[in-house]
Amino acid sequence: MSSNPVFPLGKRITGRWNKIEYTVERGLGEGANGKVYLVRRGQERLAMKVGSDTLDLQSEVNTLKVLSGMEGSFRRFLVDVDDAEEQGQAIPFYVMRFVEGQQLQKYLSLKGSAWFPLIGLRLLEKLAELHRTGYIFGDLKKENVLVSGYGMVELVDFGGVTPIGKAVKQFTEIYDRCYWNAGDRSADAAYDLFSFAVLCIHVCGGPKEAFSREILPQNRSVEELLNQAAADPGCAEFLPFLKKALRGTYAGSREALEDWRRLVRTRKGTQADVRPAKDTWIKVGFAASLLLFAATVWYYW
Ligand SMILES: Nc1ncnc2c1ncn2[C@@H]1O[C@H](COP(=O)(O)OP(=O)(O)OP(=O)(O)O)[C@@H](O)[C@H]1O
Repeated sequence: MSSNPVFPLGKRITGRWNKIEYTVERGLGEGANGKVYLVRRGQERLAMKVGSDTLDLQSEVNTLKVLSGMEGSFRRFLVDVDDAEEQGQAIPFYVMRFVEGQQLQKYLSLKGSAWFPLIGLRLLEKLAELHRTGYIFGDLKKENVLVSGYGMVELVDFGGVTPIGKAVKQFTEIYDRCYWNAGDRSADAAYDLFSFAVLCIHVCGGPKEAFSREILPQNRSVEELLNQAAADPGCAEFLPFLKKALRGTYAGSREALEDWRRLVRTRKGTQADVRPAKDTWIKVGFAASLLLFAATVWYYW
């Protein structure tokens, strides 16, 4: 990993070529390929990714340019590409839309795991949208899923996005089909669905042994993943879906999405679990009408 420069809060960065000025507000996250900052351009809040590995950053920019030019939710995602100058050195960066929200695991720990079926649905919708355009996401993992409001989902980190049929170059081992001896790394919808299934097992229920220790290559298999899922009651309702996604038997993401949608619809208690606000409003409404009644009685007495 190459070392990324650290920009302090309030730092002003002016692009060498496009001359646009940004002010750093705070760090948003850091990974192997760069550091991401929340920046301001005038009144607009944007996200700036800075990395010293020009090749990696360039490949992300190329993908983002393609997605930004297409219709759909990734349209105009990429905002600017430039270099900053630090002590005579050029530091490449690109600027993209700022995605509000919390990382998936944090969102679930704050709001409760009952939100996961809805989040999974929105995530599958995003993947299906990407697949329709001829790309897969490639590096799907919990850190790359940001959730806001009532389970609204956005994907970040487009370093793994790959045209269907090409080899996936950026991936994370435990989400990778090849790591689990379940297929190759050629980009197809099933590759993302596999990672989606691993993500489900990872975030539902309690911590899983398979993700916290080094597993010998000969022990990595779909069956091992399914055993982990079967042993956790938090995963039980997803098992039929997980079997198909891990074994690669879905014809495509639309079929997987329909299956998941059925699962969400038939789920017991979904409405009550996911929409506490509705109950709260009924209670508030009832209390308000009691108060109004009491006030009316008092006035006419
Ligand atoms: N557009 C954005 N809006 C808000 N936050 C973002 C945005 N892009 C990235 N982040 C945050 O920054 C973190 C790191 O960004 P990113 O995943 O792109 O870095 P990376 O170096 O490619 O990471 P990795 O090593 O996981 O591949 C993300 O997990 C996310 O929390």
